[in-house]
Amino acid sequence: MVKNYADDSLTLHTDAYQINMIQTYWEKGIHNKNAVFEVFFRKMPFDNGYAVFAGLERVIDYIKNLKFTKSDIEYLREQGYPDDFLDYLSDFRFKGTIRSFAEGDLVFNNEPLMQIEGPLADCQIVETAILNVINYQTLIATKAARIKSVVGSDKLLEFGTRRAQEVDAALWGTRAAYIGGFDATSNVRAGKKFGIPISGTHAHSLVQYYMNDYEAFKAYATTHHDCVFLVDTFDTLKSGVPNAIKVAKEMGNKINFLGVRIDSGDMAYLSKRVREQLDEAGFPNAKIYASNDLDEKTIQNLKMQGAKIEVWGVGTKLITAYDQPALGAVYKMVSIERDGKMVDTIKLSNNAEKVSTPGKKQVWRITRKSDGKSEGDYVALWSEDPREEDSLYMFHPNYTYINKTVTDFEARPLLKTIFEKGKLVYNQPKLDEIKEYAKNGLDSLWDEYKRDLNPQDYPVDLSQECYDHKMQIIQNVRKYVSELKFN
Ligand SMILES: Nc1ncnc2c1ncn2[C@@H]1O[C@H](COP(=O)(O)OP(=O)(O)OP(=O)(O)O)[C@@H](O)[C@H]1O
Ligand SMILES: O=P(O)(O)OC[C@H]1O[C@H](OP(=O)(O)OP(=O)(O)O)[C@H](O)[C@@H]1O
Ligand SMILES: O=C(O)c1cccnc1
Repeated sequence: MVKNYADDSLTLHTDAYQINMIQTYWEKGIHNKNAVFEVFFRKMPFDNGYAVFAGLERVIDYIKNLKFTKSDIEYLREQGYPDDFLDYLSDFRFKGTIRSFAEGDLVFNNEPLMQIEGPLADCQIVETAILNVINYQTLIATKAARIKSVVGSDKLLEFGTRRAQEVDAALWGTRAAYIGGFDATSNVRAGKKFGIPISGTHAHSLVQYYMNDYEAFKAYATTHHDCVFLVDTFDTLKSGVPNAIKVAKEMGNKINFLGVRIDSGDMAYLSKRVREQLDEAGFPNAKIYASNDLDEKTIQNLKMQGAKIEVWGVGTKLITAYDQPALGAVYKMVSIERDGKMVDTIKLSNNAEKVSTPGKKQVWRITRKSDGKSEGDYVALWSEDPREEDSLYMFHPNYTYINKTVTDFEARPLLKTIFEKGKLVYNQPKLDEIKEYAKNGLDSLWDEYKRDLNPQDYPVDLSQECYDHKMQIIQNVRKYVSELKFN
């Protein structure tokens, strides 16, 4: 049976190993050592050329409310954690600094999306929840943007709640989909909470109740002004559409006949015939809605076939990120205080792409002054400022022969301060502003990075200083390992 607590919180929404490590840090007296962690993902989701950052709103809310409640502490006591450690946790408040991309920003692999700096314990406790939120919401916003990229000016409705991985995913996934380019959602609670426009037609059950299209549509039309009739329950062309037309004609101005929805069958063929039927009946403005396991591939294909669909309802394949269920963002320590000084740290791997980049960094978006188009992202150590340079040498961090020198550029820092030593200092834009911001970001990205199949790799380059620093640390670690002796 589920236990409900009046003071339930997300603070224990973390992995047990975080609490265990914090206990170690606390008992060893190192929990307040200054640390820097960064969040990044290694591979572009859906092999897309860009990703759309989302999740910050929920992270802000989580951090603001981060404290161990009475029942959290009691639960941890039952698990055997010692009283003095629990006293420390009872007084815990997040005291760190968080820097992050803004929601709606385009983001790319191998660049820090968020940076968490502060007492080691504070940085550690938030890892799991931050990754949980950012991984999912960024994935869904990106999938939504991919779908948006193929529909042009058609409308996109989010229909995923019933198929989502549970309640929170449906709710926050809807918000992410809206940021990525969807126009409305069927989820009423998402409408209430976030102000996303809600939209809906009706289900087959309405028609099944009446056992005929005409009576069902008539019943709906006499109880609603805006009407979209679902026409495929029995026979789209022979019954659904003719009955929708009949009801629309009978009701005249009493209803706003928005269109009909097709949910099965060959949607290219059907939509063309349905369009003819609606036009011939004098309803050229009634739109054809379609749903049924749609995603960017089926939509693109249907458009290629000349389908006459103008409103697309997308559920399962969007909300579950069907073709790539995880973004894979990770949270790595890049710097730690030792003997009063910050020491940059690395995680090595035989796979070059898995080697982390040490040091606290800033991401700079480099654009051409002439037309505002992006040249790439430039990941530099915190102490550097490319705005002071006349030219920038940008090179691929693994294939250094891929390089260019950029002049007449603008450099915009992308990690903005959200929390400063525990205090919220960021004004989160409104959801519609975030959506618009994402759209503008995509408009200024080259088409080569936007195509949905085999896009060009967007350059995410390290500054020379950052690169040299990484190489030096790799050498230091290698030397340390080679000199180890066990007897
Ligand atoms: N003309 C088309 N070209 C490409 N894909 C299509 C076309 N028409 C429909 N689809 C897609 O094909 C998939 C399966 O359609 P299918 O006709 O098998 O299912 P269905 O019509 O729902 O079947 P059922 O009638 O049993 O419900 C769906 O994802 C649908 O979006
Ligand atoms: O296919 P998706 O992209 O996931 O979109 C959501 C689906 O949910 C509904 O079907 P469902 O069979 O659940 O209910 P219905 O009786 O209203 O058709 C709707 O008709 C869509 O087909
Ligand atoms: O409004 C609709 O047509 C709808 C809503 C949720 C799922 N499928 C369809």
